Amino acid sequence: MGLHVSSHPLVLHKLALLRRVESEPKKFRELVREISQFLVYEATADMPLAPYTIQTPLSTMQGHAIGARIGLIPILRAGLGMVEPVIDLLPTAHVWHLGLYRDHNTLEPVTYYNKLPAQPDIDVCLILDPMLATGGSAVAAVDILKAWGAAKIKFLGLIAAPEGVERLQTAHPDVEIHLAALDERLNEQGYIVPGLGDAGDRQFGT
Ligand SMILES: O=P(O)(O)OC[C@H]1O[C@H](OP(=O)(O)OP(=O)(O)O)[C@H](O)[C@@H]1O
Ligand SMILES: O=c1cc[nH]c(=O)[nH]1
Ligand SMILES: [Mg+2]
Repeated sequence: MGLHVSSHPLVLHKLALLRRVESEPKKFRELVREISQFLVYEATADMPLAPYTIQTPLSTMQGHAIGARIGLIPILRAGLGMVEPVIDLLPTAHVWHLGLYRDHNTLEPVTYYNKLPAQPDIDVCLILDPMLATGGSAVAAVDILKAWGAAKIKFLGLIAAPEGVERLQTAHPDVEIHLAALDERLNEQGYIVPGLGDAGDRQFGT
């Protein structure tokens, strides 16, 4: 429960291109953009609506606006590539960056950037991070957001390992997880297999 893995043909088509070792950073970033838009479309299907009156060229009618204040929480670095495509669709969203990296030896997350304001000023937090591997980074991000006072949190990722999904669901069963794919496993170095390699390196050419 609370786990949504997209089965949309466009997502599967683009995900295959994203994974391919031949996809260079420019192509990779473009595919991250496209898949992120499909994911946020699916992840916002239950957003509350606020009705209001609009005028068409012919008459007045009741229109609808998204009725929730949405916060985007990209996890640096790799989550950066998901911000622009998502905020293009949700232009009033606030963006609060969190800097986390995985220690290469312990695979545990290290927080290096957090400038959340004193009080949460949003109703729904969408965490943006392409990879959910051991789940350490996602759990740390949700811990930070809950300590801040965030009420509703969703995680949007491109690819996850079963180990990461289980860790996040065990620690935070209330957090919905939206993915483009759930892969087979983690390898000994904590990389998702078959995965796509290092999502930060592939976006930024490092
Ligand atoms: O589920 P976990 O085992 O915590 O791994 C997932 C994390 O690893 C990657 O970040 P990374 O540490 O490579 O940092 P980067 O984005 O700066 O490259 C990824 O973007 C996640 O944040
Ligand atoms: O496979 C993985 C695991 C963690 N982070 C990545 O970028 N890729
Ligand atoms: Mg990385």
